[in-house]
Amino acid sequence: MKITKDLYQGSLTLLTDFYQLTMAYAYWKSGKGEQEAVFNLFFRKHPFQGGFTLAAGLDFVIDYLENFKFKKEDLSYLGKMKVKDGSALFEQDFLDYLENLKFSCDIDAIEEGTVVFPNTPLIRVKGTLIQCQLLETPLLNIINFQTLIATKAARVNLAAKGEPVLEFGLRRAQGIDGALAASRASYIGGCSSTSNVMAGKLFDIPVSGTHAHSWIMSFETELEAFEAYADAFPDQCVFLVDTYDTTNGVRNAIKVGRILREKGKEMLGIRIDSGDLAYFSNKARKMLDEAGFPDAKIVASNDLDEHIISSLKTQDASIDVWGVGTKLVTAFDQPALGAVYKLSAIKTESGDWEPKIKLSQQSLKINIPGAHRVRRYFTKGKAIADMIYLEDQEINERGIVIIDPTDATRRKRIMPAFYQEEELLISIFKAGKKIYKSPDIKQIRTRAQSQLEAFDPSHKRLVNPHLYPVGLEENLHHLRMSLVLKAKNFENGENES
Ligand SMILES: Nc1ncnc2c1ncn2[C@@H]1O[C@H](COP(=O)(O)OP(=O)(O)OP(=O)(O)O)[C@@H](O)[C@H]1O
Ligand SMILES: O=P(O)(O)OC[C@H]1O[C@H](OP(=O)(O)OP(=O)(O)O)[C@H](O)[C@@H]1O
Ligand SMILES: O=C(O)c1cccnc1
Ligand SMILES: [Mg+2]
Repeated sequence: MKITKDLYQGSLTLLTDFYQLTMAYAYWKSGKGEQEAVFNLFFRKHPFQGGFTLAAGLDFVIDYLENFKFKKEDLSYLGKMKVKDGSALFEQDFLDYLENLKFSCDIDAIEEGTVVFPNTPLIRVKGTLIQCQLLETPLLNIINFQTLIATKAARVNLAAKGEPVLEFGLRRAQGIDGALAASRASYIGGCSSTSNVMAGKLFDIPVSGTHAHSWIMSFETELEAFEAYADAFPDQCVFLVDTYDTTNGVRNAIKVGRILREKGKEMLGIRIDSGDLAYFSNKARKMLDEAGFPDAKIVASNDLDEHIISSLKTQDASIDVWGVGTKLVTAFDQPALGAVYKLSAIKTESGDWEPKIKLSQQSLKINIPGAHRVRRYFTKGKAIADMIYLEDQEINERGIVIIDPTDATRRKRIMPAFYQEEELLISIFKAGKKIYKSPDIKQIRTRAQSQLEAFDPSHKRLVNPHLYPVGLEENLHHLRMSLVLKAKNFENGENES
């Protein structure tokens, strides 16, 4: 992918919060800039009150990191920033340091199209404090949005039960970049195509579409409009039947379908974009079948989401293809995922890694210290639990206990010897060098589908899903508890625990 080069003039390095740059300067000034740290990117709660999340955006992150470089224009902009007394905010030596800064972190990440759960590091960054810090905002920006939309798309596609979902969101998406990223994430989440032609070109996504009411309205009659469309595209006719009167629209579609047949062509179907979609799709199905068009597909659109699709399914609507725009690409009912990026370990002067804890009144917000790996256990192809563990921890194959990070009373015993396992965090960059070969987008989409199949339907229910077990390996749990207690004593200046 070449998003950074093609769309953003080669560099997105200033696409960060100002405070990342002021901290970078202060780290540099205090001599801590080259100290190494580990940061984790993770979310705390599934979006849409769901029971799963689908990871997406890693390829954008890789593209961003491969182009990580402060350009001359970036530095000249920073060089002009002033403090109150009119002197430069950043010393020239620091700007020179930034000019020579080469991305050199280790990046481990969970691959796109993987089903993921709260508190699991989706991306782990190991590197100098300055570099780790500068990456916080862009990584969150990319992963939060694409993961959110891929998840929404997966929900919409689950509701459609394997029937094609066409993504129609461009006109309502959050700007240009939001639209492009949403089209990509929607495809990963299971959509069949996008209406966004640029997304098709940039990301190699199938492009498809029908026609608008304006096409029909530009002719004297609906019949003439259908005939003219059939002349232009005899092999791809999906007639929009609801401009004036849906029932009559279906009649006109059948008339033109017959004309096409005389020429050895077959209409593909009709689209209904308003009214009661259950009633009209059933009525249209009956008319099409009786007229000898049992293979003509019925496409439905109009503010659809996973809940309306589910409802239409329970009403036995005769809909074969779903066109979904606004509510998918804007993640209408939950506009942000809320993933965060937190420091979890730092290298001391003696060269040892020191795990770090941040306290919070909300136990949900206390981070998980250390550098981690994530392992998923399977039995007969079904995922049964995920374990987060310290990267240098030996796993006892005869039996382990994993402990819920938000409720230590929830525990699960696992006998690894009886299960298959998959290491989820994969090495992507080593010392700044990419060592991972990105799969193409079709492979990512296929991975998403097989990942979703590996989870019990109870975790994928749209409403009140069953909680999938994700736990800390015992030693990691104990490390976290001991650091919390230590930090609390230290803060209070006394020894109560
Ligand atoms: N049978 C149904 N069951 C549940 N929801 C439905 C059903 N039929 C349509 N809907 C949904 O109800 C909503 C209808 O919205 P609205 O009243 O704005 O549309 P409309 O008036 O039919 O169409 P438009 O305004 O585009 O002409 C849409 O979100 C649509 O997807
Ligand atoms: O409903 P969405 O999921 O966003 O899907 C895209 C919508 O965009 C088009 O019409 P548009 O909404 O522009 O006009 P309309 O409401 O008059 O049909 C299309 O007919 C769909 O209704
Ligand atoms: O091709 C379509 O039918 C389409 C495209 C964008 C928005 N609504 C519908
Ligand atoms: Mg509309």
